[in-house]
Amino acid sequence: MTLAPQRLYLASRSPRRRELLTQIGVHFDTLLFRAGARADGEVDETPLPGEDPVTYVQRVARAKAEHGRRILVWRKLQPQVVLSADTTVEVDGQILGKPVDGDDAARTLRLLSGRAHRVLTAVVVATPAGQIEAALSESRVRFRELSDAEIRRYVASGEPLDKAGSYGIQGRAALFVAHMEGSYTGIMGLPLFETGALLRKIGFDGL
Ligand SMILES: Cc1cn([C@H]2C[C@H](O)[C@@H](COP(=O)(O)OP(=O)(O)OP(=O)(O)O)O2)c(=O)[nH]c1=O
Repeated sequence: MTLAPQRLYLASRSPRRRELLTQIGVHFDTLLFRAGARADGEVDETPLPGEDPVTYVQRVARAKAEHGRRILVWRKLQPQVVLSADTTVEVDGQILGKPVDGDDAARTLRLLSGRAHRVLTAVVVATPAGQIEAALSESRVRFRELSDAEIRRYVASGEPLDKAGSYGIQGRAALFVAHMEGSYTGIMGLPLFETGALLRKIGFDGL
């Protein structure tokens, strides 16, 4: 008799995270948070005053996993491993999350133009027994100089709007990235190497 591979719950509404998890052959169901506010114990993604970016990204990723576990209980779903992540961009100690609108995206892109920034992604796995493990992926990305016209066109494409730092390396912003070091999948929102290591650590047998 062959046993079905173990599944997990991905606590995320990010299409990139779904794609990336599919890439490594993990079987999962998506725990869809409501768009916009995460009602019912929502995860507040506002940085705390003076919070440094590493602490921030780890706190939010963990809060998403904990929220995911609560959803399992509320919906009376079968206990399973919950996986969550959070991505943020940092420049000069400033946390750059998703833009609030097109003007905000254009401002962020002007700030990133012609220089390097950091992309941090924290991943968290939580087991039904309450074990919680976390990993951090840190990458450095350097943009070439961007012209105002280019920034305008990019913002008009709509691509920046749901992305930390107002860009997607996997999309048109590939044209901006002069250099990167770290984890390409981490920049996209789910560092696969670190995710695999976490899943092995908790004994997940669906890899
Ligand atoms: C820098 C960068 C970010 N991003 C995305 C990844 C994340 O989806 C998003 C950062 O927002 P997050 O708050 O990390 O995630 P999310 O709100 O999209 O999804 P979740 O439901 O899991 O909270 O930015 C890219 O897709 N490409 C990039 O190059």
